[in-house]
Amino acid sequence: MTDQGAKVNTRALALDFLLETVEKGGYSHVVMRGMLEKYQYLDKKERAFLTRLCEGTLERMLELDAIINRCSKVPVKKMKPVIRNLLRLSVYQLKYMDQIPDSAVCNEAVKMAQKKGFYSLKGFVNGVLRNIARELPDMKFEDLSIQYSTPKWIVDQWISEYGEEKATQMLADQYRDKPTTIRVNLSKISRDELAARLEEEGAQVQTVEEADCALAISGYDYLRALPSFREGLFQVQDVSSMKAALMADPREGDYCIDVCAAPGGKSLHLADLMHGTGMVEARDLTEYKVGLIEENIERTAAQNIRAVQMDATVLDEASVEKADVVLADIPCSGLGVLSKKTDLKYRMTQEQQAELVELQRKILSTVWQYVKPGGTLVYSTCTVHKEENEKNVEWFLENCPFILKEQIQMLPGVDTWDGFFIAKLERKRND
Ligand SMILES: C[S@@+](CC[C@H](N)C(=O)[O-])C[C@H]1O[C@@H](n2cnc3c(N)ncnc32)[C@H](O)[C@@H]1O
Repeated sequence: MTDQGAKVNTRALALDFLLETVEKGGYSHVVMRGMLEKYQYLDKKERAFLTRLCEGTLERMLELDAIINRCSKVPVKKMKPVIRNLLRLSVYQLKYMDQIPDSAVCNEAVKMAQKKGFYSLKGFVNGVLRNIARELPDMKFEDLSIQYSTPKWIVDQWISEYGEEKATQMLADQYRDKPTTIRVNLSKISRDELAARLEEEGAQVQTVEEADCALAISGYDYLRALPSFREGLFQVQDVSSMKAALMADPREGDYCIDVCAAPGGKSLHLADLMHGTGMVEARDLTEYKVGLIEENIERTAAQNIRAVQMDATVLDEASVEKADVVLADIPCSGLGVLSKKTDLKYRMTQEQQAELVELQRKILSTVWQYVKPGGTLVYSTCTVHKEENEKNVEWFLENCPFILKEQIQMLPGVDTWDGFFIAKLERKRND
């Protein structure tokens, strides 16, 4: 029988996904992409089940472990990797997938334990899961870190920076369903025209009031299956992130440098705002990243943008005082977009955050020099961590000849869109 003819066990695939990510350290989006490509022939419903089971189990992992630990004599940490991940994905189904009967979850898990060669642990798996199924309705956890399955250091940092009420809203936001938002390439098509095109192509479309270039879309299968995407009429982008180029507000004919540009979302937005005039130089560190920018330039056929490989920590003498606008949308801890990056919360550490602050300051202290006197520097991150945001701006203003024009911190769950920070700075005319 061919691979395609065989019935694929989606729960077995989900177990493989967890072993690859949680146990072997693979990036969840990479492992998921590989799996969906390999099993392209799964129908839409099976793909949706698989994606939800994998991502749901991963994003709720700390809570699932706490549930298992309450009902098992062997702690999760001491279990064999196959068994602990099998239990995790089974408990996820018991707690979060109401449409699957508890008995089916337990039976499937027992069969899978046996199939994976753990015949002697069948009874253990069955016993633990049946205990959990019984006790789950009354099980409660006070600890926010467990309730929202988010490492304690992040919970503590958010409470200390924003207070418990906002921190709780931010934690809960990870689990809120959000539409995909897109930025209309207004140089090519109006928002109303694109909305009509997308509806013809089978997507559901809603207008986003907050930005006149934004739409929210749902109900489509693949992005690349939409002709309007292939024609470069829009870019997937969160509304918060659209505000960076809007705040930079380039004029026609400006020269803009985006020092950390891949995959090019904000650079293309700058180019669009200049209606094909001027030039955006979209830089990034590696050839691979520059390739991603080039792909997007090609798809949108924008003429006033070029991609260049360059390290933002090294001064480019030729650019000194050449740019009207410099955009520094730099590497950060990403804690404003946890809902989009399932495993980031388990990977990020406070040590890495501190290293990132150093890198951010190194980049800022280099690239400000490209701004012409009177020109604009926009600094942005997709995190909510104050050291990387407001504190960096304070440090910058103490050390570099700029005036702060405007600064916003958007918080996930408190504001409508992704967590994002943007500061607009103007270079003094006489340093
Ligand atoms: C937040 S992402 C940029 C997202 C992009 N602005 C957009 O809107 O599509 C940060 C980027 O910084 C790049 N980067 C990291 N270190 C860099 C360096 N030393 N020089 C230039 N780019 C760097 C990363 O490769 C990554 O693509």
